Amino acid sequence: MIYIDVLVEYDVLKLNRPFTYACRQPVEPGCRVRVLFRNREVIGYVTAVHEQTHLQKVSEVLEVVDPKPLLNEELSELSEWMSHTYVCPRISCLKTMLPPALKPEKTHSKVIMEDWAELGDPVELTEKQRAYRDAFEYPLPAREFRRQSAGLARTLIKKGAVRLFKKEKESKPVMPVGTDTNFTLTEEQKAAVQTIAEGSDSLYLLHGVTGSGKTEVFLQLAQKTLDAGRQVLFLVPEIGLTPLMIERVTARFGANIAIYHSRLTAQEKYRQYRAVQEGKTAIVVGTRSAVFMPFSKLGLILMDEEHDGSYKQDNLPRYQTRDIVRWRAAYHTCKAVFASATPALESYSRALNQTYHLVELKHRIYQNLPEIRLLDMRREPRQDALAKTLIDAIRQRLADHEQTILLLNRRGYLPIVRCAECGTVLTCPDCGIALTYHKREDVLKCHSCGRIFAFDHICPTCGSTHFFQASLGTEKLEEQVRQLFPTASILRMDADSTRKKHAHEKILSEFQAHGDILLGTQMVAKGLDFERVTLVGILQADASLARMDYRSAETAYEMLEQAAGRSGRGTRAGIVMIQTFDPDHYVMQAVVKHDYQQFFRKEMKYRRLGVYPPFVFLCSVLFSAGNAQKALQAASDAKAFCAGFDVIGPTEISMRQRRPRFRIVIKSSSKQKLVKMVQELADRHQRLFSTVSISINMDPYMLEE
Ligand SMILES: Nc1ncnc2c1ncn2[C@@H]1O[C@H](COP(=O)(O)OP(=O)(O)OP(=O)(O)O)[C@@H](O)[C@H]1O
Ligand SMILES: [Zn+2]
Repeated sequence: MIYIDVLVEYDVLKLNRPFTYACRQPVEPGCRVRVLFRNREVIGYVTAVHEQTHLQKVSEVLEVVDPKPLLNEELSELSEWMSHTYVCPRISCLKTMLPPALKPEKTHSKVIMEDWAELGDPVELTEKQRAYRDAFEYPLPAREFRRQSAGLARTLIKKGAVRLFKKEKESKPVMPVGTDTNFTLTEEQKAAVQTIAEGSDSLYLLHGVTGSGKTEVFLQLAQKTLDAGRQVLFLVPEIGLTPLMIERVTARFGANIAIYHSRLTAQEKYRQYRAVQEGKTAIVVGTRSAVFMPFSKLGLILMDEEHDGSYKQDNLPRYQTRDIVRWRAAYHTCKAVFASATPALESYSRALNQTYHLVELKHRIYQNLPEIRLLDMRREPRQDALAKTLIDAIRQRLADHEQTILLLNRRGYLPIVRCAECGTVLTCPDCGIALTYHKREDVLKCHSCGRIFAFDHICPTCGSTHFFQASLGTEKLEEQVRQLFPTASILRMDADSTRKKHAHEKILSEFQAHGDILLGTQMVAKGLDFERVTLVGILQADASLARMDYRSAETAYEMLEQAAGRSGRGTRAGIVMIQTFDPDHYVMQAVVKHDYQQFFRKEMKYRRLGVYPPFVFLCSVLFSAGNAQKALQAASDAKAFCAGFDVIGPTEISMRQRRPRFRIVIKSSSKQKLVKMVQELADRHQRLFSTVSISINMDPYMLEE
């Protein structure tokens, strides 16, 4: 009998305390076991094995799930580091790191197995049987072996001439393959490749304006790494960018790459994971979670659009992919390249203080950066949501067979449903925030919790049937644009139109083939590279500035500059029109000149004044309970406990599932001190306020509202 320490997930708060179980079978740390915990069957993760225990009563493991440890030493260490740095349970890190079929949880999806047939013993057979046996090449899926004659197949198996065995079902995601482009690198690109490939530094920030050919720099660096016999990890932001990037990478390196993103099925993810583990793939293209792939000879990490918000996971463990990249690059002593036209302020500061080696691409490949026109909506004549100037420009594009992209960063039809008689705004009873009307489905949706409500078009307060029609989402914009340009081919891309599996690819390839206008949320601002797009129109450009968050100006600048970057990427010059009510705002003024540095300097002044990152580190801590008083008390206690730290709040924010929430934000110029403080805080909270839930967000991307 051996004794094992097992981590189980049962309460986010009880950080990392393993429980002891007895086990009759040999088992190694890193394997999953099925155990009874408080009378419930759960899947746990073995952290240590002992010969003895001083405990009186230990229960026995029900089943050892894995014959071999799931994670290698590196990833196991990484999970400990994450648990420490993000102040979260190690089991939540393990769950995030592993593909669904290997997650240590009760409801994990199972690896799908299938029957295969192989040659068995030389036994006596009739001529017919022999002929059937010899008609195949073994091994093969049993399904195919049986196809011709189920009867003969059965007999052969029964006689032992052919044997069945179980094999993991293959499941390969569809890989879009593009055509390869073999460019001669521009001088700038050449210099960038050389600096990075030959430099002695390990971390690089590639700051290249939109359309400067960063992808080609990536591909050349990847090639050098593959030639040296090492593996490449190529990270891209969530979903929107993946198909295009995968096309370019497969075009260059063939199908021998693994892809990994949230839209794969569990079995596909599992097979891709295994392929990397078994050393069968040298290059992985994937979104955030691909950063945990089990590489053994990692030689290069490329992180495209490093500023993107999707690199921060917003549920447990709330990690920032950039941190994991740095950790793994150090572990493998390999290089990492963070790339963007609009680097995160944190990253650009790191480049200025030489933590990252700054490499710049200042010119576009073909044209200059597009001209930007600010349309002052206080004066511009308009028709519906569009300025006349923009409408004329679209009309011109239609005549010239050029394409237009329109960005409006709100989905749905009416983002706010307000009664025209009494002013009531329809809100989500669980979250307290405004509901969005979706016309096609004729329902109200909460964009925070996802709940859907039937809508009878009657105000619940006064019974009126009149609602203000002034607010605007992409669904309504599409309707207006169709009315304005009835013969144009119009496509919409937002979270609603891309829910189905290959919807993204479909919309983008239709736009490529015959589209005139592509409209959508920030999805259309990212990574798209269509050479016939010569006009980008941005509606409600000020909306994101209105948010009361320390990062709103940064995200607004990013979105505008990235969206602008879609125009004029080919040989035809492009133009960008931004509809704004605040053309003098420093974000608008920097965007007009495509001047990242100007924006950076201005914004850093505000950050310094307000004491915000990158000058300090933040940790946001939320307290929620059925009763507001209790949550507030826990939050106030936490604030008092953080003596010596600058703490903002408690601030009441929107509810979740009808539970009031209070937020405090702790600041410190030392990450180490901050982590230690938050760990102590979490311990104390657990002892004193066990009925109040706590949620810790280290380095929040945006402050929860
Ligand atoms: N050396 C080159 N010669 C000719 N064309 C090139 C060269 N390098 C890249 N291109 C083309 O230029 C276009 C822009 O390149 P790419 O998409 O890599 O830009 P990017 O820097 O990633 O831009 P963004 O940040 O906007 O995504 C692409 O269509 C690419 O095929
Ligand atoms: Zn809600």
